[in-house]
Parts: sequence; C-alpha cells; structure tokens
Amino acid sequence: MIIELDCGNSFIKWRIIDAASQVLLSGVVGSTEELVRALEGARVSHELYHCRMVSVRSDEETACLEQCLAQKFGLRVLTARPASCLAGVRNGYVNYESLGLDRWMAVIAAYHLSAGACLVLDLGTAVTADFVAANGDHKGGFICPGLPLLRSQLRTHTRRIHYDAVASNQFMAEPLAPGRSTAEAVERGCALMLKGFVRSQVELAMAYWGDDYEVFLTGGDASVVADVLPRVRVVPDLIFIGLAIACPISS
Ligand SMILES: Nc1ncnc2c1ncn2[C@@H]1O[C@H](COP(=O)(O)OP(=O)(O)OP(=O)(O)O)[C@@H](O)[C@H]1O
Ligand SMILES: CC(C)(CO)[C@@H](O)C(=O)NCCC(=O)O
Ligand SMILES: [K+]
Repeated sequence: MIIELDCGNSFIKWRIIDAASQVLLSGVVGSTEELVRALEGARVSHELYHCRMVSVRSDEETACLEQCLAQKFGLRVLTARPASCLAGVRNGYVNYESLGLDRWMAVIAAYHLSAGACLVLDLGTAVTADFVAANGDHKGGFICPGLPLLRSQLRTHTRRIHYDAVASNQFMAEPLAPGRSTAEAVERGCALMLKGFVRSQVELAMAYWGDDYEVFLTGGDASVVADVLPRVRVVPDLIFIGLAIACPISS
C-alpha cells in the first residue's frame, strides 16, 4: 500500500492506494497529531509500505513531518522536489525552485491528462491559476487569497463583521442576489470575487489559445466557481496524480 500526502497550508490531505492506484482510504486532517491517529487506525487493516508527499510548508515543518512518519511507522518518505523540467512540462518561473510544489504537481497532472494547452485552477487557502502551452511550456500564473483568507481578513480588519461559522453553501441558493445579512453579504461577495478571478483567467487562456485548451479545477473550494467555467474538468485528486508522476514507486 502507498500512503500519499498533500500537505497544504491549512490541511493535510491523505489517502492510501493499492498497487493498481485504487483508493482504499482517504481523509483530511488539520494537524500532524491527527494524521498520526488516522494512520494508526489505517494500519490496523492496511500494511503501510511506501509514502510519497508534496508539501508547501516550510522546510523545517516538512522535515519534522517526515521524521515523525519514520519514527511512528518506519516509513521512508519520498518528497516532491522542485524541478525545471518534468514529464514534458518546463517550469516557467525565473527561479523554478520558488514555484509552489502543489502548483507544480497540479500542472504536471493537468498536462499529463490533456496532452495539450491547459489552465489549472486550485482553490484552497490561496487560489492559484497556472498556464501551460500545448508544447509543455509553463507560462507562469497568478496567486490570490482563497475563501478562508478573504473571510478572515474581513473579520480581522473590521469592527462589525462577525457571524457564526456556518456552512457557507447555505448562502449560495441565490448566489447573485444581494445579501440581506452580514453573513450573506460576505459569503456571496467573496464567492463573486473568486468567480470574477477565474473568469479573467479564462479570458487570458482564450486570448492565448482560442478554444484549444482545457480547464482543470481542484482544491477544497472548487465548487464555488465551477458554475462559471463551461467545459471544466473538476479533478479533486489532481495534485495526487501529479505526485505519482513526480515520485514513482516501483513495486
Ligand atoms: N473535507 C474538507 N476539509 C477541510 N476543508 C474542506 C473540506 N472540503 C472543502 N473544504 C474547503 O476547502 C478549503 C481549503 O482548501 P484545500 O483543502 O484545498 O487547501 P488547504 O490545505 O487549506 O491549502 P492549500 O491551498 O495550501 O492546499 C476551505 O475553505 C474549506 O472550506
Ligand atoms: C501559493 C500557494 C500557497 C498555494 O498553495 C503555494 O503554491 C506556495 O506556497 N507557493 C510558493 C510561491 C509561488 O508559487 O510563487
Ligand atoms: K492545494
């Protein structure tokens, strides 16, 4: 069995797959301790041999997590590393090491799946857009705050914006109607910002490639913008698909 870890800024997404890449177990945790508990549970029914991980956390935090997995489970963790070129994609950053590894994994996966030009959108703590041309040239991308950051900035920097944490999709029945409470106004306002952001990415992709490209959408808040993206491919495990290409495990 292979353990796969996508260590984002707010959450760690984990899953266990078999040699045929079938997903046996998966989950989302908020801390290393929670991850250890989840894997201790999984170990009861699955033998944990291999582990691969992509992390956007600091080198220290990432090393700490690796050590913890080695100690508790005897795992040697393969970690995704920056590269200037991988699986036919050329990293477009001036300093290729600076490109977030989650973005790099998503771009590798999208190009693998499309074999053509693609726009890759990831809606997590931050929102990112990346552009890959049909020849594999990554042109770079854009980063902006994601829904959790937009909300918390408003809460933190205003005196009177406060409302109970509630399922935000409760406000999305009529997403375009002006909000009639603080919660509605903020939730719909932030969702509209992200919809506007992704629309502008589509405009740019069309300016580059006309209709000859694919849009890939991933991340915890993908559903917030999916309706403004015609012919989008929603791929929740896009980063894991890239991770398997970056860190192959021969069995
Ligand atoms: N099962 C879930 N657990 C946690 N968050 C979820 C879940 N499903 C959807 N979300 C939403 O996903 C968002 C977090 O996105 P995601 O998990 O993709 O990224 P992240 O780990 O926070 O950060 P990063 O972008 O660095 O990967 C939150 O706004 C949250 O509301
Ligand atoms: C932008 C995030 C936070 C998105 O998860 C991550 O990809 C990251 O930390 N990137 C490093 C900066 C960059 O990609 O330019
Ligand atoms: K992510």
